[in-house]
Amino acid sequence: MLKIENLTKHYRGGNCGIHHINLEVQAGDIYGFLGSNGAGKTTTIKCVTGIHDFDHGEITINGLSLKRHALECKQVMAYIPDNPDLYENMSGIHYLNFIADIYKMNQFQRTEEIEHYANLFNLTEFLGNSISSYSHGMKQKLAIISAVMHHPKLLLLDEPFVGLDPKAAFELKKIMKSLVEKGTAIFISSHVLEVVEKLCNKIAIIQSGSIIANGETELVKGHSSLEQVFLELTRNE
Ligand SMILES: Nc1ncnc2c1ncn2[C@@H]1O[C@H](COP(=O)(O)OP(=O)(O)OP(=O)(O)O)[C@@H](O)[C@H]1O
Repeated sequence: MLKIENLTKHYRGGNCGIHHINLEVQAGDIYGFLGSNGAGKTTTIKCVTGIHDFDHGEITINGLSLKRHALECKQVMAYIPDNPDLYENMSGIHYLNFIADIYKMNQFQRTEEIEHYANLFNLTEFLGNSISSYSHGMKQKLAIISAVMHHPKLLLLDEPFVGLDPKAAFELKKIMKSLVEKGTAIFISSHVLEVVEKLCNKIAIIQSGSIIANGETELVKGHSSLEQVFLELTRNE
């Protein structure tokens, strides 16, 4: 579903964000993306969303090149950024309908999905309020609903658990498991190693812009905990 080949992006000023990244996320995968602060996780994810241009390499989504078929690629993906920058002047429900329009969801579908997820995240009574009045966690919940309600084939999540209360974090993990059962491919960056270890069937670890470990979670961590393996691999930072 997502193939990243030889992806390289330099920021202006010579800062090499990421170099020669190779990854493949298949339908049914929850693929964890780990790395210390500044390692290159957000840069990689932003290249996949099309937010960042890149210098070399190829990104293919659902068999189509992101560079040549940007619109078709964006139609099948959803992205939850590390900081939910939403349209503050809209109400929650206005925002969700706006996203539902973009993804061409019919009235029945959107009503059902919004009702379901808003109840799950205890957001129903606040949907009529302006987003500017929401807490960080409420904005994060709204961003999650907007990303999952149209059942994307590829879901990209950048640090999605930050700011979520325990129930919302639990519900998000359930949603991810349910989406992959229906064939979605999930690529998720997180610093919460205990969650990644339990949730992700595959992981990649990035250090200073390069992948240093990659594959099935069980194989990457062997008999150790993911925390031990991560600390060992990144000890010379
Ligand atoms: N807009 C930018 N301009 C210049 N350099 C940038 C920019 N964004 C990121 N970088 C640099 O690229 C490198 C990778 O940053 P990135 O944000 O991808 O890391 P990250 O792994 O997501 O980190 P964190 O865990 O702290 O979110 C860092 O050296 C960072 O300083």
